[in-house]
Amino acid sequence: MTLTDVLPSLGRSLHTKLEPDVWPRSTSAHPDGLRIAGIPVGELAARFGTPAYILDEDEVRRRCRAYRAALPGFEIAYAGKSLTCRAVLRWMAEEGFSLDVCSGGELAVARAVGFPAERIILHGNVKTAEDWKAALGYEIGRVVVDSLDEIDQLGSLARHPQRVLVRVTPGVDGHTHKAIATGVEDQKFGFPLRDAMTAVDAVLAQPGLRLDGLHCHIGSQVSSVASFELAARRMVEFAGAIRDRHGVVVRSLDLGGGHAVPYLPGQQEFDLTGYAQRVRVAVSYTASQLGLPVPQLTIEPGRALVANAGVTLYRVVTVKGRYVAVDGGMSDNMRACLYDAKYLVRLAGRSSSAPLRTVSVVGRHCEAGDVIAADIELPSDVHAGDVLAVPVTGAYHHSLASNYNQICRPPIIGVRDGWARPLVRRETEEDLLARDVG
Ligand SMILES: Cc1ncc(COP(=O)(O)O)c(C=O)c1O
Ligand SMILES: N[C@@H](CCCC[NH3+])C(=O)O
Repeated sequence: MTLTDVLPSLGRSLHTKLEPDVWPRSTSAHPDGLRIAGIPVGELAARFGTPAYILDEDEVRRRCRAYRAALPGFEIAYAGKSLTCRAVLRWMAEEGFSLDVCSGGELAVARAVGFPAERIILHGNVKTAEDWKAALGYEIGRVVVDSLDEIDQLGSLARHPQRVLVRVTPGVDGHTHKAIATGVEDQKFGFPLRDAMTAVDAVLAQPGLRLDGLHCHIGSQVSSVASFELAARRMVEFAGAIRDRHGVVVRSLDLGGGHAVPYLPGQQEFDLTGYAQRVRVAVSYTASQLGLPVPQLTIEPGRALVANAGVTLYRVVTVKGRYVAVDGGMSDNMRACLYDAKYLVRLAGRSSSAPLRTVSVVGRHCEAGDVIAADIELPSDVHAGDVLAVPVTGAYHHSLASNYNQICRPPIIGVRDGWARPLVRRETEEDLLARDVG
């Protein structure tokens, strides 16, 4: 057998086989291309246009249920910053989750679907007058306080005793990208342990506030369970110091989110079972050493619930040398630029038996850095009009999207069981012009 006899069959087997771990479970590869939730990707692209964010509802719910099963007794608050739209918040409410919001805007969407107010937690290092108005107007359950100024502001605004958590920076390195590492000291979030008692003193001195607990979030895309464990231990020790100083028992401990997901085949899934066991043991052991009751535990995953349920579809517009240029780019995927994040790209609207070649998939924006994936392999016959798919785009893609170059942001298309429907419609030039009132 010659090499040319082997290559086509090698190519075919590669393109009808799906890379493990990164696609929604409902994705399958066929000679006529990929299907998600039973729907051919080519059909989705033709019906809804490209670029488009596809979101698999069953995959989101499956992940929610996996969290629920792995962490009985934990309160699970979905971090809305990863992806907020009415449908997703409705699913989270139906799954019995709480919700972490960090602006009046995220809260407005929660309110629009009647998300139970007592299950909402407000975050952020800056809470504006509008944010306070929205939060107090909806009577949300808890506020995570992040500065002495805002303890004063909230204390004077709250009409009923407002439950608060004090955000502590536990001095733990989550070993993640610098831009999303929030557990280390000397940064804008939270109170470092050495100052956190001042914040607790300030909260307890405000009659309008009730100290409900402590919060920490060591970073995002963190895979080290040991870092979460260390943070949990330090937080309980700090609860012990509060009891010693004030005689006040901290009832709840919110350990934040940040659980890593695989973006590329072969990357490890987060060890959720190990996390559950080690965090639970660390908290109960440290609490018993200090003679404290075990606090109610809350976690705030965002990415881990939605990232792998999302796939972005693009259409190839031109192929120039080794550059495959598509109809989207950094306006719908900021992560490649911000964190040098790596993505898998796959020919999805058909299969190909052509040999692979090394290309860079680039966007349409006026920046040389607008690269979705550099030096990856695609079939050598990829041409204008082909549909490409990029998995693991459910989190921090729609929420980070921009209108750079006055490009309209893509829709979110929900898929389930052979059905597809827009959850967020495509932005139009009329939408853009409607805001431009000059
Ligand atoms: C306070 C807080 N909670 C939860 C999250 C969610 O993080 P992730 O989406 O990585 O789980 C973030 C973002 O990093 C955050 O800042
Ligand atoms: N935008 C970041 C995560 C931000 C985490 C929010 N605190 C990412 O895509 O990785």
